Amino acid sequence: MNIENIKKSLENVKYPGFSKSIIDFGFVKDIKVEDKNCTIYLDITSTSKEVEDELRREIPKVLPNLNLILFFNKPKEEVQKSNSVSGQNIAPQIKKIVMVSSGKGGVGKSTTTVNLAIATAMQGKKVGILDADIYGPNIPRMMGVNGKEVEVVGNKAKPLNAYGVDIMSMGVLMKEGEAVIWRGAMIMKAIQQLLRDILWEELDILFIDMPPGTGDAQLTLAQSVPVSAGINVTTPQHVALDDSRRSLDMFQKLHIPTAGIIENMSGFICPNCNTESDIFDKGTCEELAKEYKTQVLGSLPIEPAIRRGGDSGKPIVYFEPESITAKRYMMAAEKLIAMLDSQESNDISNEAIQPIMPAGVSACSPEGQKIKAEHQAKKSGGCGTGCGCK
Ligand SMILES: Nc1ncnc2c1ncn2[C@@H]1O[C@H](COP(=O)(O)OP(=O)(O)OP(=O)(O)O)[C@@H](O)[C@H]1O
Repeated sequence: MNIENIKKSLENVKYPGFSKSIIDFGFVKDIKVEDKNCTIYLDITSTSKEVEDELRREIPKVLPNLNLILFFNKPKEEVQKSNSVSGQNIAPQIKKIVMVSSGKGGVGKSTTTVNLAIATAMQGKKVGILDADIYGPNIPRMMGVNGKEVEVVGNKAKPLNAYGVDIMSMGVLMKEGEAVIWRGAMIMKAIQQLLRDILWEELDILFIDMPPGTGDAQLTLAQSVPVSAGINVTTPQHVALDDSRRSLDMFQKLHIPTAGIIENMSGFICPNCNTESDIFDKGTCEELAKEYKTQVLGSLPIEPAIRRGGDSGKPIVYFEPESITAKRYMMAAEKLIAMLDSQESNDISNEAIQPIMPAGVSACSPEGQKIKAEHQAKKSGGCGTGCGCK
């Protein structure tokens, strides 16, 4: 069969979902024939696997007597992004923002943030922690910087630093024990100030320790900061997993790529014999991870040394690096770094997912929606007035 005959046969293959053929669309870029061997190069416009699969089924039907090799050139699949829209870049020096979240309080979210951030810094990354848990900002205590004076340069504050990690928290800026009863918009404003008015250096990763839950404040906050990855912290009991689902659903709704789940308090390591016993049904997070097409970043046992490390400001990952627990945090950090690095090859930088909302404006509010629409119009070359010129 010569190339012309092959092309004629391919005219009978419709591009999936259309009435025109792959030849009419100009998707067949090259054909090479040698005896019964034929290689066809196709450039298609869809990233969908189903489209490629259907063409792989249909093309051999019209060329039954040839040994076919099909090469598909497809556009890169679009990677999920936080639904913050590109625009005003309030913290361009921060490459990746990682949100640490939990469905409910007390599951070890702050403990995880601290140890994971230090583990990431120990693997050579420039790391910061922003303590956005306005209701219980305990990162300063856990990092051993409680009560330390913040240095102010001009009208901006310098982050504190401990164990190779930059730290800023409402806990540092508020008086100790000051109760905060804030609503979403105020939290959002505070977060934006903590990003804008703090002299963050160039960071590879900024971990944000979120308030627990998925209430209004949580959603507003999640929509207002650019997020490259979300980590869900949970304990393995089924009751806790129900809350966890809400948190993972929130990531999905907001198009935050889920880096994985940390199963905290998953078993008990006996300080005397070093054996691990199951208390809260450890391992249930694997099922949850499968359900949400993500991974378990690590399973951390209940260990007195973890709590002591938190209370004394001497995190276990730094002070007992040879312990089983420290090694699990290091492994979790490795998995997170690998996930973030894989995004790099897809060109998803913080710059591409910066928020555009001015402080105090919710991305979901009518005003927020208007700002988003204008911004998108400007990006695509329109005048931004909504007149429909683009
Ligand atoms: N794996 C663990 N083993 C032992 N104690 C732990 C472990 N994880 C956390 N803790 C302890 O449990 C308590 C609650 O942890 P943490 O403050 O990290 O939880 P949280 O989810 O951030 O809570 P909040 O909702 O108040 O912000 C702390 O005293 C901490 O030291």
